[in-house]
Order: sequence, then structure tokens, then C-alpha cells
Amino acid sequence: MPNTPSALASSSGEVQELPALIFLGLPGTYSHQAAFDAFGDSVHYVAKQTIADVIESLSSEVPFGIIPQENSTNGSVIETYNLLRCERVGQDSFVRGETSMQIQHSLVVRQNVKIEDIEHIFSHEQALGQCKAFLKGLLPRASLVPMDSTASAARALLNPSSESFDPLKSAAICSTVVTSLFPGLEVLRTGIQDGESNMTRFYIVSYGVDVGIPWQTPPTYQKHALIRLLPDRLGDSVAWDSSRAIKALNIPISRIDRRPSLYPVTFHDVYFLEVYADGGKESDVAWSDCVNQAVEGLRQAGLESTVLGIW
Ligand SMILES: O=C(O)C(=O)Cc1ccccc1
Repeated sequence: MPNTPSALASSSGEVQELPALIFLGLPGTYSHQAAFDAFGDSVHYVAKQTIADVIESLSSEVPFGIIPQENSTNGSVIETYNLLRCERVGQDSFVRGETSMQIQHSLVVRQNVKIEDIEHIFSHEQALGQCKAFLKGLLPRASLVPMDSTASAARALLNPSSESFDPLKSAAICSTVVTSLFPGLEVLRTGIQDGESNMTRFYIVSYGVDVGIPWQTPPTYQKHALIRLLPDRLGDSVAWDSSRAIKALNIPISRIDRRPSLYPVTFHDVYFLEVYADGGKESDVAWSDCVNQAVEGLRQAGLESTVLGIW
């Protein structure tokens, strides 16, 4: 697992603090592994309990974060999109990049617990959703218990936080890595995710729009941007017309997500449009101009929009 020194000696011999990167912890989560694959020893890792804590803890002292955004088996990460509705995203915090990782889930138990003992399964809701076929086939009667992260689920087997679950009748879905981080656990089954390829895409977020991202492995995906669109705030006067936004934007759109808006208007939604540069060959400045121009087009069409990130 990531071995993470928090400071490096510079060539002049003085100790330089590494920039901090916040991930959904405990150590051993998939977010932690994805972060380490992308940033290695170039950052200092800070674990937070929830995805919301990752976004809310960004500051000039702790400027980088990683959040899961989408999974190829189970779809969008709802908690992440709910957070992207908050005003601070697009004001002081921004999406600045992406990284993807293939995920193999394991069924982990306290040592000596057998498959036939299991009545409860703990994990992050994404992992529970990515293993539906396995669970239906092997443990159809087990109750599914959502937890803040896969590693928190594994640790709950050792330190149960409530008396309603007997850890000797419970299992966690997580990475096999946790069994070396938390002694007393063992792997019962591995490769339990549905489908051959189970990829998760993560957003890299930063506090401040132009602070340099300390990649160790340079990203291969380039020229994307995320735009948040808030159709008519009163909700009941003009019907939402996606084609109006798509026409006004006038750049290729790779995905559209939708969540209920934070305004107390029934069925009033906020939209997230991810756009990209066809070919992706222009300079960062040209791409940024192109995105800002597209957003200006949306505003002129009367659509309130905010750039949440350009990368
Ligand atoms: O809980 C974790 O380990 C996470 O990083 C969130 C998550 C869960 C399942 C698949 C991808 C990311």
C-alpha cells in the first residue's frame, strides 16, 4: 500500500513540504489506490471519512483532492454529483483532471467466518451496486449495509460501531489490500464484481483554479470541462428544453447528469454537462477560451451556468 512520506529533501538540502491531497479514507480505499497510481510520492495523503468531507476540507493548506465520479458497471456516483451542486464548486474549488482505475472487489470477513455465516454485507453503495449479481447468486438473503467507504466497511468488522450487527455474521466488500492493513481479516472470495471490466473514473479537484496539479503519472485524457447548468429558477414558467442548451453550447458533449436542484421547487433540476475538444490538439489557453465562449453562449440564451472545471 502507499508508503507516503510527507516531506522531501530538495537539492539544496532543505526540507520541502509536499502538497496535501485528500482522499476518501480510511487507507485502503479504491480512491487511495487511484490517487497513489496518479500521484505516487509527489503528495502527502490525508484521509477523510466521506466524499463530502473531501470537498469541504479543500483549502489553501490542503489544496488537492480525489473523488469517485462514475463507474462502468454502476453508473454515476450520486454523492459526488450532489456535492457538485454546492456553490463553492466553481467558486473556490474546481475539477482539474481525471484518472481511471480497474476495480476488483473481494468479499472479506473476520478470520474463520464462513460464507454460510454471513447475514449482513457492509460496503460503499457503489461497491454494493457493482456486485449485485454475485450477491443475488450467493447471498440472496443478506442485508446490504451502506458505509462511507469500502475500507470503513472492512474496519467495522473489527470495531463494530453498533450492536445491531454481529461482526461474526457480517462481511465487507472491499479491496484485498485491507487485509494487510487491518490484521484479523481474511478474503473469502475475490473478483466478485459484475462484468469483465469494472472501471471507476475519479475527478481530481483543487482549491483555486490554477494551482499546478502534482501528477506523477501524466494524465492521458485531455481537454475536458464540466459545466453546471441551472435552468429557470422559478421552475414553473418555462419548460426545460435540453436542445436549447445543446444548441447554445455548440461544443461536443460527452455526458449529461441531472440531480434535484438545491432550490425548494418541485422537480427542479440542476444539469451537469461534460464537454470535450474533438481531437483535443489545441493549447490549454485555446481550450479554455473555447469553454468560456460556450458558457457565454449559454448565458446569452438565458441559461444560468458555471464552469466547474477545465482540464
Ligand atoms: O469506498 C471506496 O473504496 C471508494 O474509493 C469509493 C468507491 C467504491 C467502489 C468503487 C469505486 C470507488
